Amino acid sequence: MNAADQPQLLQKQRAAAQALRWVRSGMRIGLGTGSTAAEFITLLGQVVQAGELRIEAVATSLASENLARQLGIPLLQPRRGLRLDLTIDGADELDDRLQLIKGGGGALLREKIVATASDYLLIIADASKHVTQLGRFPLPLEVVPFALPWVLDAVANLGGNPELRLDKTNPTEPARSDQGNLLVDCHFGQLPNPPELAQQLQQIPGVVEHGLFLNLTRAAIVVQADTTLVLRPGAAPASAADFTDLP
Ligand SMILES: O=C[C@H](O)[C@H](O)[C@H](O)COP(=O)(O)O
Repeated sequence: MNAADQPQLLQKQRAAAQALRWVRSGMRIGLGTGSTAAEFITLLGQVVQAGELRIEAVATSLASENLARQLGIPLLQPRRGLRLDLTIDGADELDDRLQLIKGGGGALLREKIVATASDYLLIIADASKHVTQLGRFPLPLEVVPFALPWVLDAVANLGGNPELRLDKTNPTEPARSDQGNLLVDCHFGQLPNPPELAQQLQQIPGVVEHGLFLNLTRAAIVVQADTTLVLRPGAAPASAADFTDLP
């Protein structure tokens, strides 16, 4: 890790530690994906192993599932009637209204499924993720392979400058989601109207899911250099120190 990444890693760890304070025994927990969520899963695994918390969890990716399994976190599979009490996940960007861009790690579909099956979505993030307006981070789409050329045309018509994501370890091949689908990163620039864009993207056949998470997040923990803030839609930012339970 390069030295410049270290404060960011510490912020992720602080956000994860704060989120863990709000987990109670008996909860069913959704486990997010990505480096921030991995910090949370690691801490959760430690307290589960120590017998301090008794929880069950659903993972939003094979990577998070593997990590949770290694740490001895009891895992559930989706089933009829199953609701989760709390999902804790990272984000690529969040604004003050808790609109999110997610999917930088390719897990947007399962993340949205699990968030929707949860009573409470809590986002944990370092300061770099908090923006005034979404759009600096390219918006990911999960796309059925057969539909790719036409999805690229449709996104280009919307002004999204689409780019097929390539596999990090083998860049001659496209990246694949856990479902075997393709990932397309869309460069729209600033997004003044995320709900309208979400609607337009949903209408493109072959787009399985887009990375805009709107009206799903109940709270976010955003860690800055010396303060940990809790953001909630329609409420003033508050210090995390003011809360002993889910806000
Ligand atoms: O697909 C990945 C997820 O949406 C992640 O939660 C998101 O990319 C943030 O990841 P990280 O915590 O590594 O920045």
